[in-house]
Amino acid sequence: MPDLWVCASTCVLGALLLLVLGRAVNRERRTVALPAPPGLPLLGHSLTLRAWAPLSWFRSSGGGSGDQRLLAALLRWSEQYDGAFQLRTGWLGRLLLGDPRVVVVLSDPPAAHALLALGEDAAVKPRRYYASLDRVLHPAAAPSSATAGSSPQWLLLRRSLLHAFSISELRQDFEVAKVKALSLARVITDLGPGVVLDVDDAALRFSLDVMGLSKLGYDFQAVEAQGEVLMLRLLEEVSAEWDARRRRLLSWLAPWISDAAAEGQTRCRILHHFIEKELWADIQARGPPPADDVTLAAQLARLRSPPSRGAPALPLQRTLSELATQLLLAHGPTGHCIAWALGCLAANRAAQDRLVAELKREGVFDDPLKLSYDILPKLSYLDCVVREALRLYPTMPFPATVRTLKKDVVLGGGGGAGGLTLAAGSEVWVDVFSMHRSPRLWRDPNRFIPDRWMAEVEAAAAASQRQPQGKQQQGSQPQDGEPPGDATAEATATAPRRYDGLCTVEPDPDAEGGAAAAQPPPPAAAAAVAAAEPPLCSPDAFMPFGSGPRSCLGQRLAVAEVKAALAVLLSFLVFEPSGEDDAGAGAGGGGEAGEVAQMGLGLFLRPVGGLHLLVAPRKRRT
Ligand code: HEM
Repeated sequence: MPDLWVCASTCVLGALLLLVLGRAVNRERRTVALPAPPGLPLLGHSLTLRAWAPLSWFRSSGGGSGDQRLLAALLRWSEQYDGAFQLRTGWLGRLLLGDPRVVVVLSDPPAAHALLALGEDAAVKPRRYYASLDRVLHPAAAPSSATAGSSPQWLLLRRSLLHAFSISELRQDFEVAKVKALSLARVITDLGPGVVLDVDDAALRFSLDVMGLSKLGYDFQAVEAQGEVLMLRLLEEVSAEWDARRRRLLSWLAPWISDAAAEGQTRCRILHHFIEKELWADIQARGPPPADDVTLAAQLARLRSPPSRGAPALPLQRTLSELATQLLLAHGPTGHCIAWALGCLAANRAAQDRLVAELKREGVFDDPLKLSYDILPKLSYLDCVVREALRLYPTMPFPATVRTLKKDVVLGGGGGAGGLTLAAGSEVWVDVFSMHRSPRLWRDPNRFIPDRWMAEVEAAAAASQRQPQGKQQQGSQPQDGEPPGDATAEATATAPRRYDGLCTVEPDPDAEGGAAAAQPPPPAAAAAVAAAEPPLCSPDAFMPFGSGPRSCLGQRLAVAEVKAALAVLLSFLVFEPSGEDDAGAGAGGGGEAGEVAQMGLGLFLRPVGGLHLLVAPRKRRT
């Protein structure tokens, strides 16, 4: 009898084991359809993903050549595997680093658009990146509108904040940016003729001030400050800390045994203190905001103390987390973008001269005060320059556009005619950098050629001219006159689906949040791949601000800021390479292997050690 029991239980256990193994193999099969480059036996690609120098286990080894090698490897594999492949992490990598089993890397434009268009029921921002961002930005790791999953509270917050980006707000913000840029130009001119300047530092000061003044009503005076700016330093250190934690082996253990990690925690605490006791205290001291004030500060104050009795107030910790996140996400990528653009223009003197000629033609050079938000559509070469700089150096490539799949999905485009089948649980990266540099999608992808955008820019300008007055931008942003904090249609909680650099093109209203949003754009880029020579420009393969319902909230402000900074600075100053940051032959975006500076990959794509240019006052009268 006991033998029978042993036999029966062995059979049951065996069957269970087979079931579990079968499911695992089945799941594996479904993802194995994607090719994978060779990796290490137990670690898979875990080290590659972190651009790691393996010996520095408890410290950040990030930045510089490791990151540049990672970007180069991803680009090489993207080309080899036609824009869709998988990286495996190995069980040791999963155990020590908490990596998911499979990471899928997409740079195929239709598949990437389709992924980012998926709703939260199918694809979410992975908590392992975003919770760690919350942790460095808030003591209780409270989520913000950028890091939380979609929920009624998220929707309320996002809708409310969108009012801060309406057209009339952007017009005012542009004026703030112009005045700050004039101030920056004066500060640089006062340094004397022919100085070597870290334009990355200067641009970060500018973008922090613009964000502070325009959206929070707080002047950090970073542009005018002689020495170090506390807030700027804290934000930099905190994003470095986030990056270090991402790379640290056994990161949960590190704070107890590593000085660097303990230091990082202290820096985070100083930032939390500053946000609560200085910034939020200042906003509160202003009292209830006037009805026509829809800045981020005013909207947060309203959400915190809603006027209608019974409406739930935004918890203090979410308010503080929101403030810190908005500051970080707004100033970092925008500042670095201005720096990369100046680097490209310095290395391409003909492009710089042509931009100055355009500013002269439109009267901006002689009278920079003439520069306004409404004159931007006439500055088409400026638009081309900004797009081209964002193409070569998309300042938020990882992990901004990463999603974890909640269910199996089929994405059109990638993986051949049948589309790409991806299994639930996969982490999917949209590799914007490889997409922007793919020789299959762009002719001369590593060269700075603003003119490649001219046809697209002119078509966008013509489309905006055709719009009846007052109808521009409907569907994506709240219109002027809408009451602050009002519950607008759900569709307004989504940002524009695709980049519209002139800030004046109306997105297709049907595409916003509706069924059409789930469709990938016309596969123009895919068709071009089939052609013998890649096109000079592939607009569908351009997504510096992401795509879909979680695309960048501040993209129009960012573009407006970059344009204001470039137009004003170039009216007063000449930029030339200093030779200090050359990262390869032909540096300056002009040569095949050339970059204007070494790229570092943390939260943002930044020039490692800054971007040093030779700056001289421009001759303004002949
Ligand atoms: C050149 C400058 C900028 C670049 C390249 C950039 C890029 C991005 C990218 C790639 C994303 C992720 C999109 C996705 O997940 O699909 C993002 C999200 C976001 N950005 Fe930006 N950004 C810039 C400037 C700004 C500015 C100025 C602000 C605010 C004032 C801002 C606020 C946000 C927010 C709140 C999100 C989260 C959106 C969400 O998850 O719903 N960004 N940005």
